[in-house]
Amino acid sequence: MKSPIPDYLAHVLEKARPNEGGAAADYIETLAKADTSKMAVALAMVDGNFYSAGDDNIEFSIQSISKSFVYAIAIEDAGLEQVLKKIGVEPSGDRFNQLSLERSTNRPMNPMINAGAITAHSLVVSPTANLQERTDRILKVLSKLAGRELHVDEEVYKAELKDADRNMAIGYMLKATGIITCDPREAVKGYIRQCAINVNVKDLAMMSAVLSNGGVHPVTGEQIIPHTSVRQVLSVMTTCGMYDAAGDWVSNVGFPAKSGVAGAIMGSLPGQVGLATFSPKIDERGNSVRGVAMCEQLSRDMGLHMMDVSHVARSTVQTTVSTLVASDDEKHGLHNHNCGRKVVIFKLRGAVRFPGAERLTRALAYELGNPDPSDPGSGSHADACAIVFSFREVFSLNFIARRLIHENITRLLSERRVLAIIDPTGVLEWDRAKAKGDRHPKVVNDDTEARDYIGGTGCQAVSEDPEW
Ligand SMILES: NC(=O)CC[C@H](N)C(=O)O
Repeated sequence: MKSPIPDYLAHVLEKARPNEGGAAADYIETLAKADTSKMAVALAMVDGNFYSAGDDNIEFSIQSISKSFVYAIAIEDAGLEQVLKKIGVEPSGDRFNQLSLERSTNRPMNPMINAGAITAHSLVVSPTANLQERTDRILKVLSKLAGRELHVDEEVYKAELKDADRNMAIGYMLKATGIITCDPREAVKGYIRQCAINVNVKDLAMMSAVLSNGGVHPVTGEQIIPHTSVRQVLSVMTTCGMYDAAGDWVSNVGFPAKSGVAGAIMGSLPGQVGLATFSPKIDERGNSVRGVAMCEQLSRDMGLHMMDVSHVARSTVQTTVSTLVASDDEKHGLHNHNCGRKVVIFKLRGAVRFPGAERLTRALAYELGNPDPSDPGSGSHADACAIVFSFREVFSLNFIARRLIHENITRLLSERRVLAIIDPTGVLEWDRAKAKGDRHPKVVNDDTEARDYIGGTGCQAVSEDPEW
């Protein structure tokens, strides 16, 4: 079976594509020349599994999205207390490049606008470090987060430096008020270099998944950002990450996010997923027009709004797969479902949301899909005669989990497989009248009924395992 998730992401892209609003950032020459037809979206689960669609290998400069990570590095290098003395955490309601400081303290309002980001940059390594040392440190951390070596795009760097008057003005303002103590030109140059680091949507989704995963890299298992810094960064992204659109963003989309003027948006839902979108045309606030549309859609469809408390998780989700060999299939005469001799059982447990349903989907696609020659474990049950889903220990399914599982069921049935679902409390809500197509699974109350059903189809299962 092929996972429906990439198809869904491709659908999200196509839905946003007709939106021709906005324009590529024009104050940085290289960005003004961007191919505005390019679009991509990527999703990284907190266990490192990945999905993407569109131009997912196209590289672009990270721009302001770097601010989230450099803030985390500044906290690590200077300590949170020192960072809070220099940079506030209040949404400014101003444009990202506003020359503004908090009245009472002279601090930049937050680390997501340029004034705060230049200050955060100046705290990386130490206030006396030079540009090279800070850039190396930032590149090293960002590369670790992305899981590959990242580089500065020198063309973007030079183009932005050529017209950096506004950022230079911000640098001098910070120096004059004593917020930064180093040479303001160095701080601004370093900040512009950090913004010119190239990434693609897959990098950003993975970097964001590290935040979603409490600072631990989903693939390497390394704690790259301390847990407490992650909370700080995600909080500030929530209130300030989309600049003067922050309020709209939180109410419509509802997950911490950061945008950049090259057209990317990175979003991070704590404990669940990291995601990224790319489309170069931005609105007057500096946020990608199609990116905002895609994030709104993803949030709605996948139930990603963090303030949505309709489902409270009671326990974790586990998927287990066991294989049974059907008995005596000759005697029972297997018929017409392309049957091999196997019955494969997938169990779910707990309050299942998108990540739980995704795990099931992944296991189905992996176990029952076509074998991939480079991965000997894949497709090992592609010849399964019958499938059992056991939801006996499922407390609840949220709407996206249910929808994804329904889609999996439809796909399995279209492959002419026999499907029994043990669902004594009815969490699946399979409605024959509303289901796509005319094939249906057999929904049963316990494993005896499931065995009887499967046996009746000629694909008899015998199991030593008392519990399905
Ligand atoms: N919003 C952004 O991405 C701005 C970053 C850009 N380098 C600037 O300082 O203007």
